Amino acid sequence: MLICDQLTKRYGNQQRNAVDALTLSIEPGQIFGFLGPNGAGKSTTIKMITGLLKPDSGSLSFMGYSLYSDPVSYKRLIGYVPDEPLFYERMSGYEHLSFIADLYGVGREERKQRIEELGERLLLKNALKDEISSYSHGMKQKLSIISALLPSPKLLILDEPMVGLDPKAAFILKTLLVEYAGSGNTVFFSTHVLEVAQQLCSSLGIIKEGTLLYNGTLKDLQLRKQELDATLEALFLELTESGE
Ligand SMILES: Nc1ncnc2c1ncn2[C@@H]1O[C@H](COP(=O)(O)OP(=O)(O)OP(=O)(O)O)[C@@H](O)[C@H]1O
Repeated sequence: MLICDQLTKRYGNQQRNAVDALTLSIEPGQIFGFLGPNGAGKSTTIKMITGLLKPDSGSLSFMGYSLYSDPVSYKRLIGYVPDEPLFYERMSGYEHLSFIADLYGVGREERKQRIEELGERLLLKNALKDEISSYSHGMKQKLSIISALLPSPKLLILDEPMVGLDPKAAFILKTLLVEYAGSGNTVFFSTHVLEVAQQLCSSLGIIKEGTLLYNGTLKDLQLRKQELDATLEALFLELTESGE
């Protein structure tokens, strides 16, 4: 289980906390959708969960490993697709993936098999021999997704993963995420595409101005608002505009 306890972060030049006492727990097998308006604190939260940004206070653990007392064991279990992936552009896609496999200690045979399987699945296999500098935005996004999945992480975190993907690739990614969670792993992703969140997520977190406004299922949100047929889009707008 992923446990975020009272996570708080304020950037030096800001008047308020970017993330304020955020507490969440996410069970294995869940697809958790993290939603919120621009500037709500989604990327800041994700960067804290991945260990890229240190919270001012609060704690984080995954499968019993604390990010602070056992960071390597914690990070080994996590795959991350950032909102803006960065690569050594002069490497080929295959060289980049081998580099990631080395970092995570994925053996020769397993990496070959995983790279082939994921490359084929995300329709990038033929381009893996090419330099990353020749890739389109969508191809880089696919490479970032393959990199995150390559070590078979128990927790997959994706920041706006649909951006830049064509409809077919977006469909493939959605199918992959459902399969991945179906095998007992945890998926945590942020998105502004509420139809995708409604379709995929077994639980939701809605954040505004650093504060978690809602955490639970769509069904419970519909019940709470007494609007059983309401779309996630309608409920999201109601919740984030009224702020209750
Ligand atoms: N490096 C930074 N320095 C200063 N302030 C920052 C920095 N990064 C984010 N912020 C501020 O923190 C708050 C939360 O930003 P964050 O990027 O986490 O939001 P977000 O929900 O991911 O937004 P979006 O949907 O627009 O990507 C905003 O007020 C933003 O201005």
